[in-house]
Amino acid sequence: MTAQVIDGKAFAATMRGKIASHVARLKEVHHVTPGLAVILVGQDPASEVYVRNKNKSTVEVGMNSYEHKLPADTSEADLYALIDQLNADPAVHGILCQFPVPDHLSERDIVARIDPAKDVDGLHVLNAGLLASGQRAMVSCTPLGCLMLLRDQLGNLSGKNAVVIGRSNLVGKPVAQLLLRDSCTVTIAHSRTANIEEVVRGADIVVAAVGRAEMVKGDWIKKGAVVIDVGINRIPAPERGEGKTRLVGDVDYASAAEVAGAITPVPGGVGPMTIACLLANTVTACCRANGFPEPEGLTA
Ligand SMILES: Nc1nc2c(c(=O)[nH]1)N[C@@H](CN(C=O)c1ccc(C(=O)N[C@@H](CCC(=O)O)C(=O)O)cc1)CN2
Repeated sequence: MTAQVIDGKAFAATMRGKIASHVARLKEVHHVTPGLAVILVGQDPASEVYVRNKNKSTVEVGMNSYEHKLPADTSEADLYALIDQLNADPAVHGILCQFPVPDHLSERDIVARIDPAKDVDGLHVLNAGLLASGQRAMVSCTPLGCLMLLRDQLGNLSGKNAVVIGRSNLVGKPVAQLLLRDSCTVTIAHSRTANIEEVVRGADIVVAAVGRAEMVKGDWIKKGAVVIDVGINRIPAPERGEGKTRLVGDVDYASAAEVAGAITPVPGGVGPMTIACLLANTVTACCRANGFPEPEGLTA
């Protein structure tokens, strides 16, 4: 079997088109433009690229983008003053601080400072708790992207055996909650899971979010399973020339694609969905803040 390749890049582009239509309607009917504020502390090169892409995509779908680039030695007090100002600004419907942040700052405390209604990363404990208790929440972007790709691939997820590899607050836990909400039977596997290969072999759906390059091998995968690879790992690629690197996921793509029914590539799978879902969450936050109906097809 050669797996169908799940094209996250194309799916994300279609989503951005729907978001742009929704934004145009909000402007025309309600004279409201959704606004997203992105904070970057320091000069991590990858983060600079992600923030640039977030800004560009936000503007392309017709929303307002507010970019705040702060020096690496920004104090906690100054960062919180900015967050407080954005929390109070009615033109800003979504706020996020790009991670990682410099060591003297705490990601957990930064997220806690953001108004949960504007927490378009879905990381605030209130949003995590709402999601876990099956209530309306802001849902983290990468998990939301995984869910959308799975629903598109399989339709109804009810009754499927899903194994999520990884237990991070950013991906593993919220993905598991979303799959549970869609009536999957969910197992969360992690570094201490005994016989992890056997556990994964029982899965109709595998979500790999463990942060270890090509850890999940083809012989771990059940024939016909849908494999969602969240990992983005840069590894040496001497075959491309001295000092060159390439991106791989947490799944050994070549061997898994021989067994799986469908699989996301890296790059071009889950990654592009993260930014599309961020835009979707900003529209959702804007609609909720103004008492407008929930945007169809953009929420979990
Ligand atoms: N506050 C947040 N910080 C971070 C998040 C997040 O969701 N919120 N996630 C990542 C970075 N990230 C978005 O912020 C992100 C990562 C990867 C991609 C993406 O499209 N990846 C491409 C490959 C890109 C490349 O060539 O390097 C792909 O997979 O196709 C988008 C967004 C950490 N920080």
